[in-house]
Amino acid sequence: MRKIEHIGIAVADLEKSNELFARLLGKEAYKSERVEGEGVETSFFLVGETKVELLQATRPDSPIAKYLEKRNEGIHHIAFDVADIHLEVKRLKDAGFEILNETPKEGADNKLVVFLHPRSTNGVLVELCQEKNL
Ligand SMILES: CC[C@@H](C(=O)O)C(=O)SCCNC(=O)CCNC(=O)[C@H](O)C(C)(C)COP(=O)(O)OP(=O)(O)OC[C@H]1O[C@@H](n2cnc3c(N)ncnc32)[C@H](O)[C@@H]1OP(=O)(O)O
Ligand SMILES: [Co+2]
Repeated sequence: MRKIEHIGIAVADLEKSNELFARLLGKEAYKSERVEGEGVETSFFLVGETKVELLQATRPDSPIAKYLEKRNEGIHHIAFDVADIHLEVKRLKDAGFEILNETPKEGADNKLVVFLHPRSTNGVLVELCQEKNL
């Protein structure tokens, strides 16, 4: 794993949170993107080499809607940048981690993504990200 690619934060109202994080970070979000497969609307802020990803649910069965119901707003996942997502999935599977989707799926911001179940990672939902056009 090469660096923390982003920190995902579950929010109830993306517009309000965009304003809050713009005030907090002293800069505007550089993009917004809807990812239908995950049932989320996102926005991204760049902080050095790392991003903050705000996530609002777009439908009731979205993982973000379920998370907000159970835990309220807050840090939802940590995402690591990887060079070869297939190799990394194999390495982590062999090491005993629970992979939620072995076939990488479409993420936001031009990424392929894989998630690890939080019960195998000390209660932290982990996302692996690989740039799509490598
Ligand atoms: C924008 C696209 C992409 C990107 O490019 O960056 C994204 O970031 S998408 C982000 C949203 N998508 C996902 O989160 C996909 C992966 N998540 C899942 O598959 C599920 O959310 C889950 C982690 C498997 C949990 O689903 P489920 O088992 O249906 O939910 P429960 O509510 O029943 O929870 C079971 C258990 O797990 C705990 N939990 C749930 N979410 C988290 C979390 N984010 N971090 C830590 N723990 C989490 C939940 O509290 C339950 O625990 P117990 O109550 O102790 O059983
Ligand atoms: Co993410």
